[in-house]
Amino acid sequence: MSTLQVVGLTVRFGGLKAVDDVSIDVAPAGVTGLIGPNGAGKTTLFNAITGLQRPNAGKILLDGQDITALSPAKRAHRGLGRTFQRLELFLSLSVRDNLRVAGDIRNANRRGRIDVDSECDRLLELTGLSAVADQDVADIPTGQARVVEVARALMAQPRVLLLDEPASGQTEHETAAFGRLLRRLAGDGLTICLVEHDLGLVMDICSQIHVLDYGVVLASGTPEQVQQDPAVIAAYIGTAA
Ligand SMILES: Nc1ncnc2c1ncn2[C@@H]1O[C@H](COP(=O)(O)OP(=O)(O)OP(=O)(O)O)[C@@H](O)[C@H]1O
Repeated sequence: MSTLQVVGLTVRFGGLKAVDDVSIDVAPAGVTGLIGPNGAGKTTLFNAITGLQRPNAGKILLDGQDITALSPAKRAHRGLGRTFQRLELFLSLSVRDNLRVAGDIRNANRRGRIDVDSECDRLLELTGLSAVADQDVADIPTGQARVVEVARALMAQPRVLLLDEPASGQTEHETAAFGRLLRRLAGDGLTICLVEHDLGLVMDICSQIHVLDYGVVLASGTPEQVQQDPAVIAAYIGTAA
């Protein structure tokens, strides 16, 4: 069974259908890609999945249970985590303190406390951030700040993590390391849904990809399948033109 299922989801802004009858599945313990040209509806879909945007129609199932009516906080308690396209970090706090705040919030809101300090240490090590742990986020490069966002999201111990353009601002070297990190997290059982414009990264680490364009699903399949799909090729060439 898919960990996350979106069924017939529609989000309208006035006359615009930003998400138009979208149905997608996100398989457990792997990386599923969500790609498409600018304005295709990817962020709106993430917002609807996490509860920041109320859909006009359709439903969202987490482990088979309908979460469409739940608040963003309740969805988070059920294991749904996300990062944002525009970084949402505390710039004047250190990398470690950004993680610590997330751990404290998690402990305040959910049963079963975690040891915040040891979990910070574990995640800083896992994500390769130990060397910058005591620097303010404002003083580290954007590419590394993207990793801090992921580490901070992991402090809430999500089972499903939605990543919105996490590699933007990263160098090629940083993106390669980031790809390895996502593979490792998926290997450890995390379900990841990745919105990303770096198609090299997407094709490299995703087992399934859904392609959106003008709010509709153009294609779904393996990286090989979607790369050969004429509708996908046309949408991307249309974008580049
Ligand atoms: N709050 C809003 N009010 C009105 N229109 C919106 C709103 N949010 C998004 N849109 C429109 O909905 C469409 C989908 O936008 P969305 O940001 O979801 O696309 P996207 O695929 O994430 O794009 P990008 O890759 O550029 O981030 C766009 O036409 C956008 O202008």
